[in-house]
Amino acid sequence: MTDLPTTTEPAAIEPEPDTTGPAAEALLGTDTSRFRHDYLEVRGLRVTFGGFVAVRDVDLTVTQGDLRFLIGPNGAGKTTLIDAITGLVGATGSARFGGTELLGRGTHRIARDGVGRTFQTASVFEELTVLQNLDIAAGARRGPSTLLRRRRGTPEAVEQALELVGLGALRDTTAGVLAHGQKQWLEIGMLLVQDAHLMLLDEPVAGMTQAEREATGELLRRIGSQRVVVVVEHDMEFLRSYADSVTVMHQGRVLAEGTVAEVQNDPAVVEVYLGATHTDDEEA
Ligand SMILES: Nc1ncnc2c1ncn2[C@@H]1O[C@H](COP(=O)(O)OP(=O)(O)OP(=O)(O)O)[C@@H](O)[C@H]1O
Repeated sequence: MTDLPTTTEPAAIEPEPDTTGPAAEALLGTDTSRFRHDYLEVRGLRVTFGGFVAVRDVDLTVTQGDLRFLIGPNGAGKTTLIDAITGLVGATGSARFGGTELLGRGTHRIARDGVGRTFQTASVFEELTVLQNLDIAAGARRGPSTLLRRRRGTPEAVEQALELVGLGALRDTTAGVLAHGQKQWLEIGMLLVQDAHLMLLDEPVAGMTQAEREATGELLRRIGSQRVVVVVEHDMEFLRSYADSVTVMHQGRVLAEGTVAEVQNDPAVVEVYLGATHTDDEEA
C-alpha cells in the first residue's frame, strides 16, 4: 500500500513523529507521577480453542515506563494473549488494569477502561482522512454529514496526536493512500486520542523501512514512558534497540522474562529459537 497513486496530497514518508515537541508534552505529559500506578497484571490466564490450549497459565506484570516486548515463535500464543486481554476471545484467569478486571467485560467496555490495541494489519478507515480517523477515535459525537464536512476547529488532543505521530501535514489525506508506516502511526495516534493507557501493539514495525522503524521506536519509547505499552514483535534488531524488558512465550506459556541481555542468554530461549529455526529478523 505504499505506492498507491493519488491525485491529492502524496503520502510522503516525511514528516515523521515528533516525540519531543510541545504536542508530546501536552498529550503525554512530563509528570510521570500522574499515572505511575498504572500496570497490567495478568494471572493464570488460559485460552482454549475447542480442546486446544493456546495460552496456558500466563502470569504477566507490566508497569508504566517499562516498554515490554512480547516475543516467541509463530503460534506461541502472543496474539491470542492480546485478544484475551482486549475481550476478542474468551479466557479464564485474571487480567487487571487500573484495578479493573478485564476478562468477561466485552471489547467496548475494555476500550472505555483505557485499553487499546493495534492489529498486525492496520485497521484504519481507509476512505476517511487522517483527521477524520482521529476524530472518530476521539469519540466526537457528530453525524456522518457533519463528520465529513470540513471543520474550523480540531480538538486539542487530536491536534497533539497529529503532531506527535508526525501526520500533521497529512491531516487531510485519505488514510488509504498513506504509506504502511504512516498507517501504523495513525493507529497509534487513534489510541492516544482514545486516551488508552494500556496499549497493546501487534507487530507495529512489520513491513516498515529502517527509517520508519527508528521513528516508530522513538515514538514507542516516548509513549511507553507515560503509558503501559506491550509490543508483540519478531524483529530482534528492533527489540534490542528499544525494549526495556522482554517476555518470551512458547507453546502458550511464558518461557522467560527479563532484560534483553537476560533473555538472549537464557539457554531455554536459545534452544526454542534455534530449535524452531526462527532467524533473527524473520517476520511472520
Ligand atoms: N481462533 C482460533 N481457533 C483455533 N486456534 C487458534 C485460533 N487462534 C489462534 N489459534 C491457535 O492458537 C495458537 C496461538 O496462536 P497465536 O496467533 O496467538 O500465536 P502468535 O504467537 O501470535 O503467532 P504469530 O507470531 O505467528 O502471530 C496457534 O497454534 C494458533 O493456530
